[in-house]
Amino acid sequence: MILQPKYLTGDPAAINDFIDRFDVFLFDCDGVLWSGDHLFEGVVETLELLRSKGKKTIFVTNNSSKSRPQYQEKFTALGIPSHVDEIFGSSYSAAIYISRILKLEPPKNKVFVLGEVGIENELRGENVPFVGGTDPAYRRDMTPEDWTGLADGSLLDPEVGCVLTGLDLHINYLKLAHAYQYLRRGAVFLATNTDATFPANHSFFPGAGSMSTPLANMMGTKPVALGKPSQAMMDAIEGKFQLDRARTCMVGDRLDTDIKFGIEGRLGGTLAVQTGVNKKSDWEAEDAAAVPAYFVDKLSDLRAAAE
Ligand SMILES: O=C(O)[C@H](O)[C@H](O)COP(=O)(O)O
Ligand SMILES: [Mg+2]
Repeated sequence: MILQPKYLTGDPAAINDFIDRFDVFLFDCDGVLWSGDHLFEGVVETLELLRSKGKKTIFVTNNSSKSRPQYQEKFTALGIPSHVDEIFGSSYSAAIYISRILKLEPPKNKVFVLGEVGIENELRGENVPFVGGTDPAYRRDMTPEDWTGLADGSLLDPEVGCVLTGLDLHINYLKLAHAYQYLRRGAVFLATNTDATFPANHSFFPGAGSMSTPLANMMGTKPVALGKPSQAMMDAIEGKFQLDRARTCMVGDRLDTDIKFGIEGRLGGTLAVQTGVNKKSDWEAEDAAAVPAYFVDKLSDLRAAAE
């Protein structure tokens, strides 16, 4: 039986009942707390209200452009008190997976990164060697030597055994050509996440999935994605905080990552907000990726709960 999502906006009694059902709230970031660097109104106060009620708040983002400490700097700059241990990014999830699960062995233990500094910093934190990423040597057009050296492999790093893709704001043909040649030679294909779009500035931009999809198209295989909805992240969070999943709620703006993550993680509930990627019409569609248990217009609607 598919339960109808409960709309909470403007219903203080229902909001109070919703909040009382949970001890832990997992918050997605892009599209829930902010759009790019624009913090949504009332977010700080809403988090403060939940914390004043003894609720634990954990931040779970698929955005791989920042490491956990860098995210904490963003939280602080936006006036949101946070602890780095309460922040889980897809870069961290991928770095943990590579270092503790995949356990690449020399001479093929290096990672070729299509992504930003967040991935690099988290790989460093796990002592995982890497090339590519923000290296400026890759921010240029192909030369005749590239065509030759990539084709015969002489330009490739022989120690690369894995390609990891994430949100890369400097994607280009040279980087894709390197990644593809590594994959053709047997490198493991991973992604921090495969979100199709990135909500920013109250609009949408190419998401991390736009960096991995060309490679998936060339290889005819999809990467193992370590962000939401992968349960690798949920297991890491549960392990760290000893979650009671029945008393935990996932709050997100995207059905195919956040809400699916909460449902497949068998959490006590999921709350969708309509300030990011998906809206009510999306989960009412026949082919909805997931259906939330609760929904509001915006996160700050929860402030209607009695203080
Ligand atoms: O393209 C991406 O990487 C994602 O759209 C984006 O960064 C998602 O971040 P989240 O909503 O999980 O905080
Ligand atoms: Mg989001």
